Amino acid sequence: MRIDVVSIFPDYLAPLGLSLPGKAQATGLLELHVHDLRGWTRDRHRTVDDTPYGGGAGMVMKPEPWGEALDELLEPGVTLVVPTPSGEPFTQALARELATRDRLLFACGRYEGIDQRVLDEAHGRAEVREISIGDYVLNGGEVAALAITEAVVRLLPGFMGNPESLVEESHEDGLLEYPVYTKPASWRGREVPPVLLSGDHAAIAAWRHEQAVRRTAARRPDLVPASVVLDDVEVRPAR
Ligand SMILES: Oc1ccccc1-c1ccno1
Repeated sequence: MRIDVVSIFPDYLAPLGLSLPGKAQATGLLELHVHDLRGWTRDRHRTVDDTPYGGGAGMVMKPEPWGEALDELLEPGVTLVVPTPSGEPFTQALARELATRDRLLFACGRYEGIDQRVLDEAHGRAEVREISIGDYVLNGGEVAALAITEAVVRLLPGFMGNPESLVEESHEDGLLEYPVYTKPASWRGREVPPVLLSGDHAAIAAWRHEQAVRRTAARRPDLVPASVVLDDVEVRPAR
């Protein structure tokens, strides 16, 4: 997979050279290119924003630099990913979908956003996914690009040392992950659940599933499949 990121703060993406993405680049699984949007400006002040038509606070990112950046980078077969608070929710399912793409191009907006005409034009020639990583407001798309990249890249075949570890993660089966324990068996008077020391793999699997369902019902009732009924778990109604 090749990932390109365009930002006015390219150094923000430096962590992508570390840990998992860094390893993937070293093994050739990932090709990463970070670009400074100002490289596509034409004026001496390298202007990327201006006041919004219709008035209002803040600044809007000008279409010209983005248009030229996408002319160069949004080649056939590239999926444009635009982090935005108004995007579709980023989920593990969406991460799996994006992991099937050959190339991703992240457009990291700042200020009040990117001139809509840039996105409208891009829709006409590429797959464009406007994505939100949560219901809160950031100062720009860079943090979202980091999060989406990590969630996607770790799903690439050959990426994780042990692909088995991907199977039982939170959200992989639609549920939150069960609680985990390691040595020592007793810590500050707290014991590891005995079933985990029993060696009874069927009982361990059953306990882990029930714990995952209970945790999901308590913390994310919106994720609990309708088929699951738990008598003694307080399920707070989805807000
Ligand atoms: O709040 C933002 C500002 C710019 C780009 C993206 C975001 C955002 C917020 C949540 N997900 O993405």
